[in-house]
Amino acid sequence: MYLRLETGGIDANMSSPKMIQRLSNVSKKPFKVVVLGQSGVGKSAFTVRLLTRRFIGEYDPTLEQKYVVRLELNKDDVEVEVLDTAGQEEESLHLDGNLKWADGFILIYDVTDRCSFDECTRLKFLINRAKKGRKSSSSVVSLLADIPVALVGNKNDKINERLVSEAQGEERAKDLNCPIFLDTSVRESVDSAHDIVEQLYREFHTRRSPRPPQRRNKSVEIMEDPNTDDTTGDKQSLPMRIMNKVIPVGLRRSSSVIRPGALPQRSSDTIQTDTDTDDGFTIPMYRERRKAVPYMDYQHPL
Ligand SMILES: Nc1nc2c(ncn2[C@@H]2O[C@H](COP(=O)(O)OP(=O)(O)OP(=O)(O)O)[C@@H](O)[C@H]2O)c(=O)[nH]1
Repeated sequence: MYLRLETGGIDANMSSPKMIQRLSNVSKKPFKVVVLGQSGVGKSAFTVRLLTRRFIGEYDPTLEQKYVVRLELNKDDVEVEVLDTAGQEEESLHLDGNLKWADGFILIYDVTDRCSFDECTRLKFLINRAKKGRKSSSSVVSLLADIPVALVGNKNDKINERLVSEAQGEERAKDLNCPIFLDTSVRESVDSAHDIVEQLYREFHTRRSPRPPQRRNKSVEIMEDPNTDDTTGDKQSLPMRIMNKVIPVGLRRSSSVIRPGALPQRSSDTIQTDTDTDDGFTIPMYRERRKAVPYMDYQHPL
């Protein structure tokens, strides 16, 4: 792609200034972003803003092109690879390959062009379909299926020509399950491209960071005691019925919180239905013959 920049006139195909390098020089693992959208929405303008903080005045028809730039994202010094796509046909988008490659997608539409807005819906559909295809063919895909997608409405400086409102854009982002949305003008805003990529980067890492250990909520079904006389017609309240049936197994018994006397005394009126947990604990359960009794206070270990 030949890009003549409005200010400075950096030719991206020529020897690189500090900000732009050709991919072959890259060695570190970068953050990889694919920019998609209908022709003319401002994908190259967005990409060049990100790379150089400048705006393109004129451009030649774009060929798909990859760039790499070092940026500060979320206070990290990150090498960002950007794929500025060209063409709208499914085959030319190489979504399968790009999905494998990408850490995040940016879908751009032009707020003065409804077609380009609807095109984002189609593109998101293609991304989802490519994800699903990969889901069945690889075990690594639980990660791939989680690639964040940002929706960007561009050219909002053309106030009188606007056909897609910001609210409609936001609504569409929700519908398409895009966690990031921005209504902007790449022409007017120096930082919007950077901000979008930064949010994408943050979202990418949030999705991949190890989740804090979760309270296990595996459930066990307490078998009804055959001695229980349930035919008397005594009604248990609904919460009691639930308590009676399902107990979270991961709750460890903590002697410090078991209040003496909290347990119902074992007598002919109670039935013990102890539950062995899978980590070697036994949770004593007592239940009156006709009425369930909350088993006791337990304290979660965390
Ligand atoms: N008014 C206005 N014009 C913009 C904005 N962003 C891009 N443009 C103009 O829109 C036209 C298309 O921009 P490009 O960046 O080449 O669009 P593209 O999506 O890369 O187009 P293709 O290369 O054909 O896929 C150019 O004339 C840009 O100057 C913007 O925010 N506001």
